[in-house]
Amino acid sequence: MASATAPTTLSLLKTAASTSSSSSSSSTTRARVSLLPVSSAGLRAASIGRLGFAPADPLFSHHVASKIRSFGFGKASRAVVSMAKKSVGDLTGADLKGKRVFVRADLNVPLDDNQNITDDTRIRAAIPTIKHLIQNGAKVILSTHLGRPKGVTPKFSLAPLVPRLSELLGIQVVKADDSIGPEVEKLVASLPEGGVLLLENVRFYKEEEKNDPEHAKKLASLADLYVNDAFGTAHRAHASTEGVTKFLKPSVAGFLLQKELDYLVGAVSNPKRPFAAIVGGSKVSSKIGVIESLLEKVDVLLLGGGMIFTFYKAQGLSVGSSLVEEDKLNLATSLLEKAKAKGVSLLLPSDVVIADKFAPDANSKVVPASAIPDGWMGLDIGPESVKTFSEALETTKTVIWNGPMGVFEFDKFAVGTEAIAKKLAELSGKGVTTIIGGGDSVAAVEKVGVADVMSHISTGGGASLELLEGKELPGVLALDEATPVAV
Ligand SMILES: Nc1ncnc2c1ncn2[C@@H]1O[C@H](COP(=O)(O)OP(=O)(O)OP(=O)(O)O)[C@@H](O)[C@H]1O
Ligand SMILES: O=C(O)[C@H](O)COP(=O)(O)O
Repeated sequence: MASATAPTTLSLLKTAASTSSSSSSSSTTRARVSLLPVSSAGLRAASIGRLGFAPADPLFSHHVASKIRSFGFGKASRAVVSMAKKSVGDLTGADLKGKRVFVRADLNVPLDDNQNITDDTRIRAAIPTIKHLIQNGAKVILSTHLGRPKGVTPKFSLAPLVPRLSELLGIQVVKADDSIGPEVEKLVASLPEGGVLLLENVRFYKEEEKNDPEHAKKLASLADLYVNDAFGTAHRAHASTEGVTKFLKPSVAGFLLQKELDYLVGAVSNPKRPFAAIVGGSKVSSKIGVIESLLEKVDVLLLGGGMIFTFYKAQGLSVGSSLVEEDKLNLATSLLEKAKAKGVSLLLPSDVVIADKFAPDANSKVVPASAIPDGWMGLDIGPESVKTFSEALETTKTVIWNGPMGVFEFDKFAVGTEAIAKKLAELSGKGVTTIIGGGDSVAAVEKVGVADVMSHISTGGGASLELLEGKELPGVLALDEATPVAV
């Protein structure tokens, strides 16, 4: 019964992609973007060339920051302008020289048992904003969390970050042993123009995550103005990401934060078409919001990872002992129906790599998606699916990827994920905008060694997911709006 059902299931899922609205949507956007005020030079450079927008594109960064509330293009351009966020690039040298600037970054990097940084991506990503500030004579008070400490925890001290930060900035960064209090105040007072003081882990105080207003006031009292560049933590309303903005004016976005918004909101809301999304990962329940949101925008949706078995089961296929969320079967069916109704070409893998146990040394074989025997579990997409997915991506102009295609941590089941990473690298080389949504997909892309060729690799896991779901990020909403320009 299962094998007889498979072709029907798959052909049902391959509904024709509708791209008819694409040209009108992009021309509308160009007209609208040209109404917006000129903004930060750094972001202009980031947008041009990589996203390949039209001549008015230098203005895009302002625009997309505003889209955080209004995912989609239904609102009047005047409203769009009024919600744009102010950028650090909008501040002049006079605004910065000699000023104490509180910079919230996300330097939550992985450390090994010897406290060595194993991936410095987030530190490198924070450098442009800090350099811009020190080059303009500001005194930078740098703040971040590391891990999820409960109170003061030596293994979560920021001391291991100082050498790499100093090396990348070309100056000796001073570290405080606390994030508030008289000792910190003394260090701030002795900070020279162009100097950087790294505060100790902000999460050593429970008041940070509680967004305690008194605590936020203490942090804010250290500085004259605020820059939020912590995209990875922008989905948290904490004292150093949200609370401080009530006490520091101006409160503006850093270059990294805006670049993330440019891609994850801008390129996704206003994509060059055809626009494809690849969604994987373990469970459909953790990606419902993303899938539903993307179904409103994409022409092609490719699903992989553990979540596909819930879709298969919902279609009456046997899935062996693969991961299935029994309580999400109806949801899977309704997502498939929604895709069909919207004319989105939704593809599920036609073959899978199955294993006799969840282990790196499991026995494995490739079977049609409709023929998973009892006692076996699907841990990767199969070669036929890789081919079909690659073909479906061939003509796209924008691709966003969130979540691995299989258990990529085990080499034997990393083939599908790595093949997709390589395909995206190839497309990127041909000018396709490729956006990797954070977390495990980024790890997979890095493992294959193709991170550098992608258009954008997000530094935020949870934050990028929430943004793709169309949620508001409190760390962004709290920032000052750009000066509106009459339209
Ligand atoms: N077929 C599968 N069966 C079980 N687990 C799977 C399967 N395919 C992928 N996974 C697991 O899913 C996990 C990632 O799922 P998760 O939903 O957390 O994605 P994610 O971390 O949100 O992805 P990203 O961070 O890229 O957005 C990986 O650890 C991977 O091993
Ligand atoms: O690693 C992350 O996703 C960010 O640094 C946020 O960390 P959190 O999930 O502990 O808030």
